[in-house]
Amino acid sequence: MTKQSVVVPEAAVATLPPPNSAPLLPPYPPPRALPLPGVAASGMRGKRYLQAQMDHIAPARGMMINGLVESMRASSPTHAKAAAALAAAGVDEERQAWMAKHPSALDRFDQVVAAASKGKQIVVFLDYDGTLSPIVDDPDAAYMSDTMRRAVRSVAKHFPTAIVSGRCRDKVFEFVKLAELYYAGSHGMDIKGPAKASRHTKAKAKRVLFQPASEFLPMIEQVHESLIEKTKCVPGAKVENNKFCVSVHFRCVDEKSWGALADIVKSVLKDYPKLKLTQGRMVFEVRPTIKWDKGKALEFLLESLGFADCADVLPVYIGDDRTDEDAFKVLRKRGQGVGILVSKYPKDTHASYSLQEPAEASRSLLLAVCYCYLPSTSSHSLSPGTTRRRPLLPPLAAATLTSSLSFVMEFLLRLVEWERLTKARPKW
Ligand SMILES: O=P(O)(O)OC[C@H]1O[C@H](O[C@H]2O[C@H](CO)[C@@H](O)[C@H](O)[C@H]2O)[C@H](O)[C@@H](O)[C@@H]1O
Repeated sequence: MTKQSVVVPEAAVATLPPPNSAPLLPPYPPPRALPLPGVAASGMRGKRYLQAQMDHIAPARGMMINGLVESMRASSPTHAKAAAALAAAGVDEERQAWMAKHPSALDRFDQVVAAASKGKQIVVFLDYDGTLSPIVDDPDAAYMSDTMRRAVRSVAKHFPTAIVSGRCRDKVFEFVKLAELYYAGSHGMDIKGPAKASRHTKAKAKRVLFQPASEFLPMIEQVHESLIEKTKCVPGAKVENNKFCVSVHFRCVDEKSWGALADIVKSVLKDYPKLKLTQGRMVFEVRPTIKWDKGKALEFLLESLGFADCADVLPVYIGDDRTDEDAFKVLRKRGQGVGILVSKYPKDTHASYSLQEPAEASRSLLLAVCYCYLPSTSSHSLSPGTTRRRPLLPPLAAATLTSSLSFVMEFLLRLVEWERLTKARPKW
């Protein structure tokens, strides 16, 4: 593993537009079914431009682009499409077979924490988008709920905790806002530890700032500019600068234009052999070719925490995306730790367990658990053997929880409860 801790000055603060001036950027996401730029005004300009882009790149098209578009389709099936596909494929059996291979981390909670019950230190790794925040059209609006923040804060009080995201580290910090965590942004290419040492870290733990791709910064900046310029003709495309990588979002792009967008991205990348293209959920990720990913980031963080080559650690990694597979693979290879995939649908994964969207029938159970009772910090005995308990989440917040994220939260709260009970148990 290359060690190359580099301190890069914080990015300059963006200048705010003067009051009452027009917004610098058009609203995002744009309205659906937006006509191509120029079409309404001049009849064909936008369409011709898009066609020209496609023609220009025509020789580079073919199987590779077709494959890319197929992979774009697979990157985030819509509910309806996925449901239809599953229905056509004899879902129940397939789902059952998949669940047998990747059982629910909640149903098998005891199994998940079994190694920790034998004294191993749990270290928690959490992906951000789709794991802690819901997937939404506008990447700038992927907020984390306060209840989820409280759950993550609770987890971090008990275990060393890291957020591992494809986003720029500063941006993910703005969403999460918890200073006590470790953050690995840009798919692990920008890692920073908390300013204050935590009580969990081992004596041999190191202060962390690690940016193994810093030499790529100017190149990423150039590609970002170029992608912004060249994708302007594709309505709904959004380019996001993630510091050491660039995301090109196609969630709001009409499927008919996906091929054109893929062409554009590939044509830009032709001039940058040191950059590679990977894919996440309805997003292209442009990143340096260095051998660094979320899996390497996980190993680096374990080492920084003082758990290199340690048998007494249990890393728990929760993520929903293709890029999280690198971390799941590392856990499998080490034969140590637990990978948990957040997914509504069966999909190929190296994770051992899964967390899924609750069926309607299980919602009441879920609410009951989210309104779970944990020993109060100021608990006092009511009578011998009983403790006053307080709800960890207010009932209203618990009632607003939906989707697979509530299962993530439930899992996190169970971890906290398990740790508290384990610690409270008398040691003979
Ligand atoms: O590793 P992650 O924290 O999961 O980051 C991966 C990408 O997440 C974001 O995009 C995804 O979430 C968006 C907001 O919900 C959604 O609009 C998009 O379709 C998803 O791909 C983020 O914007 C990307 O930069 C990250 O690379």
